[in-house]
Amino acid sequence: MARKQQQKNILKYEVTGLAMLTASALALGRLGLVGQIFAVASIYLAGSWYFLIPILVGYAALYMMIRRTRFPWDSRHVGLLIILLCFLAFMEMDFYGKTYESIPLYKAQFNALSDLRQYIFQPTGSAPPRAGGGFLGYGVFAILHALFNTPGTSEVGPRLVITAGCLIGIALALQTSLVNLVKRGTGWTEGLMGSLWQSVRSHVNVLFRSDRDTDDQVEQIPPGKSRRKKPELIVDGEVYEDDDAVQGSKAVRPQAKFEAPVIHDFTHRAGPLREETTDAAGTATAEPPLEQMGNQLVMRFPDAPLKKPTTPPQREHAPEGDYEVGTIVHDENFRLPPISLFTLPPNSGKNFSQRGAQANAQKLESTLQSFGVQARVLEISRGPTVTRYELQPAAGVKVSRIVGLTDDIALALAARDIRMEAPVPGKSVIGIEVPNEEVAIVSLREVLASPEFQKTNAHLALALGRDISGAPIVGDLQKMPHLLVAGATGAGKSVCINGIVASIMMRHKPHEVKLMMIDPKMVELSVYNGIPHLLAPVVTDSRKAAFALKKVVQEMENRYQLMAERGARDIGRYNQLLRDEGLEPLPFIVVIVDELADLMMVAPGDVEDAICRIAQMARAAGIHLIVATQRPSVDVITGLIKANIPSRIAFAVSSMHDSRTILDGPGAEKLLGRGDMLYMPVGASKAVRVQGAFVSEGEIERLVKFVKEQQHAVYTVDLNHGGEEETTEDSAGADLDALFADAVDLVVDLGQASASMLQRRFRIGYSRASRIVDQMEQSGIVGPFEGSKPREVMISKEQWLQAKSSFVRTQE
Ligand SMILES: Nc1ncnc2c1ncn2[C@@H]1O[C@H](COP(=O)(O)OP(=O)(O)OP(=O)(O)O)[C@@H](O)[C@H]1O
Repeated sequence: MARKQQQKNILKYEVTGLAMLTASALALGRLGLVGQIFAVASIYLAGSWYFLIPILVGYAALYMMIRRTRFPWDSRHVGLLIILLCFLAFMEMDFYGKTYESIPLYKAQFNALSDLRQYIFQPTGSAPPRAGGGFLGYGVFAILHALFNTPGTSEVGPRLVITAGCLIGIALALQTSLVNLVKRGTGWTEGLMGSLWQSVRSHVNVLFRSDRDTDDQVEQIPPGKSRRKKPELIVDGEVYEDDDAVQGSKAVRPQAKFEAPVIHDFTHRAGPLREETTDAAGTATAEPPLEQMGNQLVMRFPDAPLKKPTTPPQREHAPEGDYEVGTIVHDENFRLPPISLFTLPPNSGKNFSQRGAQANAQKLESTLQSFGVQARVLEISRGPTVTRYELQPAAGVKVSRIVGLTDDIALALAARDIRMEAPVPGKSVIGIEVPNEEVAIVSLREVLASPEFQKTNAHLALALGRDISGAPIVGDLQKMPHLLVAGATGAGKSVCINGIVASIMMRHKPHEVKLMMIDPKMVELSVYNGIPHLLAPVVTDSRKAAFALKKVVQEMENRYQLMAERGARDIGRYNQLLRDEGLEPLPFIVVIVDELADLMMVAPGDVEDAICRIAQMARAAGIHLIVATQRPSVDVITGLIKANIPSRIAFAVSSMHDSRTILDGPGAEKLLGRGDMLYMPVGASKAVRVQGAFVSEGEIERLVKFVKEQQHAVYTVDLNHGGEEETTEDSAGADLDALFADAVDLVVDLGQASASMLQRRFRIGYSRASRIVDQMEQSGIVGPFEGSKPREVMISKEQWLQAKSSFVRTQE
């Protein structure tokens, strides 16, 4: 049916077209009576320019026959019509000024056209009479004359309007900007003629393009542009014609078919964040003093007043060694730090040459071509550190051939080190990452301020940096649930860890997230000593570190027991139950180890054991591990540790072997250092290249000062006695809890012990209750942790009554 209809249409257009063509020919040749009638009609319509009418009718007829469609009144054709009308009006005005003096206009026009008709049909040999623009020209002119003329001004008003109309007609017909038209040529004439020629060509193109093309496609080809375009720069959807793009690539043997790739620039995405800042001098080094920082972007509870410390003062920067142990303080008025503590983003990354990128793309294609590999660069993405050229191999080209040419490509581009990603996840292209001449700093502040971080649902959101497209990368430690950070010295690990800690401190009050920091290098994490988030002072003694990890394991086991008692499967559910009962929920615990290698040297077995136990079980208990090392060798990152820490961040390393140890694949040896990283969260099939967020020591110090001024650290994990040797078992005499004796009375009566039971009975916090249970275990009163079962009571009531006095005396 449809086919039949189509046939009918084709026939209709051809018959109509042929009829119109014949009429045009008859009119032009003034052949016979019919031809003469058409010619006379044309004369009355267009005056001296009567021949234009059959020409235009002929054009329309050809259009219909060839395109097999109705003649469309699109903007180009409307433009042509406007030009025709303006032209005829102008001719009419010219004629009118000289000929019609006192007789009515239409009569003069009629007489003139009659003269013309006579001359054409019976040529007398004299010069043709002037007949103006016919009734079309006369109609337009009469309207303009009535509307825009002031007597005695020689039709200045109508002339102005006709000129404007002509320009509009030209712009529409050529589908181009008049300003560009003038700019493109060296002068008006050249520009105009060039465009006219292109326009004619494109009209011819439109007429004779393949029949299979639809009418819509015809509309999409702008006149003035041939199908093979000259290179354009397309930056995130905006098209710039760039003549220099061609010049810039002159050094390269031009390829016959170079088509300009689309360029994406990360600053387009990062731009608004940078502009939001007003301080032009806001560089990583010039940090504004705290008081001067206006424009605060407080993340939560913005109006809460800043309170003086409420908890008993502790030794600030408490060094390792003895310290008092308390319970977790919940300070309702604690205010989260404002983002203005962080330095404004530096104005880097502006120095990008799109021409250079274009030229590189062309070099890439021609280099591959010289090795007999056909491939095209489709897109270019400029990231903060590297620019990725997305290469599409021609059919039949093996990916391995291109990967094998890595060094040759690096040589051709004079690049330090290039990394290939074959394929780019989610695309059928090979990514070739070439270092930028200038590395743009991604500031922690811009990532913290990004909607991705501010609006994330992640429980423990980490601001990590920006990827190649400029998108902020925000991780969720709860999902990770543990993170391994590795890279050679100076590659950016410490900056990354500082960013992670800062991310946590920006979103969580001290009673919500607790930190345990282990820093045997004694340099990086000491700055955090004294912050209220800490469970214990930063551990710098390697021997104590294993003990600290054991304490975390103990805590984890306690939590499992607590959860089991209430039938909760994880900390989320358990905390909900606690909240329902009006009790304080358990905080998340994040354990940060900065330099695993140092710990593994001292007590490899214990440390590996503890890390693996935490890694395997701690997720449900709300305990997360972040382990960093600069020695990614198999004796440090053992198979067991690796298997249990699924999320990884790799900074630059010196060998592919190291890269494999961290990421199970190559790539990190190609990184450039200074925060350039490969981020592989759990479940990701491939690592993402990210420029890590930069945070300076000064910023961290301001953050630490801000939280310390509000609340002092109250350490809840006792590392005072342990580490050097194994835990001293006779610590019963140490500072037993004031409730110790009462608690033992209770557990002996009940025949079983658990922290949650003590918590409920004595209405004390969880950590105090579990500390009492620990003390009972150390005193031999209760048995060890047994998973979900309550602990067994090891002594009888009589034994306890006998011993009780000595415990109470010790206490006094
Ligand atoms: N994200 C980043 N952006 C810009 N520069 C960075 C970034 N991270 C690190 N750097 C630069 O690299 C230097 C070294 O970084 P960092 O101290 O974090 O290295 P590291 O891997 O911790 O080294 P080490 O193992 O010796 O402690 C920094 O002083 C800084 O100048």
